[in-house]
Amino acid sequence: MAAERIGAEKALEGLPGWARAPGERDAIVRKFVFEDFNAAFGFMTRVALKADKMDHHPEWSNVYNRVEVLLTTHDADGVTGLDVAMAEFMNGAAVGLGGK
Ligand SMILES: C[C@H](O)[C@H](O)[C@H]1CNC2=NC(N)=NC(=O)C2=N1
Repeated sequence: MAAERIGAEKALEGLPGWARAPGERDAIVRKFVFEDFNAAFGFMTRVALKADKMDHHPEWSNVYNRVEVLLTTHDADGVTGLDVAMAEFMNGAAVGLGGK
């Protein structure tokens, strides 16, 4: 059964660094900045392993030391608890790698 949609506003209540995605899509976004590419890709590697375990995958892009992320639950057509869990994991992983 798909996770229940809670919406971006509710999701953002306890998520430092995250914002509503611009436009009509019910999604949340954050830009992470690291010291260098090594740290950024280390972050992406940790998140990728977590995403595979959760079967919940980010939309993201990387340029050198920056990682831009958009989270939404495609099956629910909006933001769910899975996105909150992933955002919290990303925040923790970023801190561990000196990201901001
Ligand atoms: C079949 C598979 O479980 C689904 O397609 C999963 C995969 N990863 C996913 N990731 C995200 N972000 N949203 C989903 O709805 C989703 N669904």
